[in-house]
Amino acid sequence: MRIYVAGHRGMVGSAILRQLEAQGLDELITRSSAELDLTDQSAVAAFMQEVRPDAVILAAAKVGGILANNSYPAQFIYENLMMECNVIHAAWKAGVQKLLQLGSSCIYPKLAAQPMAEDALLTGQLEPTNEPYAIAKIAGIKLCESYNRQYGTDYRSVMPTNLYGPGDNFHPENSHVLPALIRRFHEAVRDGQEDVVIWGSGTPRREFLHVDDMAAASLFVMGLDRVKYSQETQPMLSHINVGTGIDVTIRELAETVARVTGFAGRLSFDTSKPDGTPRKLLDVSRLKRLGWQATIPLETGVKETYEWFLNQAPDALRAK
Ligand SMILES: NC(=O)C1=CN([C@@H]2O[C@H](COP(=O)(O)OP(=O)(O)OC[C@H]3O[C@@H](n4cnc5c(N)ncnc54)[C@H](OP(=O)(O)O)[C@@H]3O)[C@@H](O)[C@H]2O)C=CC1
Ligand SMILES: C[C@H]1O[C@H](OP(=O)(O)OP(=O)(O)OC[C@H]2O[C@@H](n3cnc4c(=O)[nH]c(N)nc43)[C@H](O)[C@@H]2O)[C@@H](O)[C@@H](O)C1=O
Repeated sequence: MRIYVAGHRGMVGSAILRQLEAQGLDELITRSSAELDLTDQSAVAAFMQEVRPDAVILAAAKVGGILANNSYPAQFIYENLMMECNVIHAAWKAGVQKLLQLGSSCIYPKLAAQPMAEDALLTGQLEPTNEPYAIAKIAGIKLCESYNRQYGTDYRSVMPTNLYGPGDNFHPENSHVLPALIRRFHEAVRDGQEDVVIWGSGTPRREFLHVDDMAAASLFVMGLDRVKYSQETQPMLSHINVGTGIDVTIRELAETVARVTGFAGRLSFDTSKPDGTPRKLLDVSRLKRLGWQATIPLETGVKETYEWFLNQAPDALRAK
């Protein structure tokens, strides 16, 4: 099968590429954003007509943590909407039958009952700090559902919880919490600092899934051939949560990262920074019933990611 992996240089895209390459069953097609800007409708249309892949995995997006989302709302909604519309429409025009796109757990209401099941979608107000991004991700789900209903395609959406692992974004301001803390604690140990500042109150709870588990779940959902799309299965397969089903407080996460990096100083909490959603634990029972569950425990994953950071991350990343 000829599979186009959009976003193959990203944390998730590169993990999916690694697993597909290890299987050795498919011809893999990739383009960097410099080679193909997915917000450019005509460029995407021309590419898809020329390449005509058998399947598409859309792991490209404008991605960032709570501060990035809160600082660049126009880019988060525009770029993600454009990438989804361009790739999904051009895939359909080129006769692509199978597509998988990645949404996010932030699509669910800020105060949804926990754990959040797939049918909690559109039942309440979204978290303001990432509402533009969430709206774009909800639009992605509805795009796939609508093309399936009108054109008979088999376009699926997976909703990842917070992800981490090799290839993550460790930017001090724009990254997600786990890579941000790995870098900050690493630098504190390197520079002999006594204190590390954690954003917010430390009380929000988050669920963290290793990117290799996410890649495996993505290929599992993509390969669910035995569950064909139909009016009956559509609601079940509209979007599927992917997570561990276990969450921790941000304070507990910081204590884990301190242990892994060897930091023995003090944690302080900067409550001028936003907490965001108080909790967003996913109900992962639907995917479990379909036959998949996560395998990498958090502390093991954090240790492995820190090793990657120490050995693989570009030197500039570890520069002062
Ligand atoms: N990280 C997380 O915690 C979570 C991520 N997700 C979702 O998972 C998916 C992957 O996220 P993640 O791997 O973390 O993201 P990354 O930021 O690591 O990778 C995103 C990729 O998208 C590509 N991209 C961005 N803009 C464009 C563009 N205009 N044209 C072409 N390519 C573009 C980039 O390509 P290039 O490198 O070539 O510039 C980049 O490699 C996204 O859909 C994200 O919303 C969902 C929940 C949590
Ligand atoms: C995946 C998910 O990711 C985002 O939502 P988020 O989970 O709120 O994002 P986050 O990982 O940035 O923060 C989680 C919690 O952690 C606290 N926190 C402490 N210290 C740091 C810190 O140093 N950096 C960051 N980023 N957060 C910190 C922070 O205050 C918050 O309480 C959106 O992209 C959303 O759209 C989405 O999809």
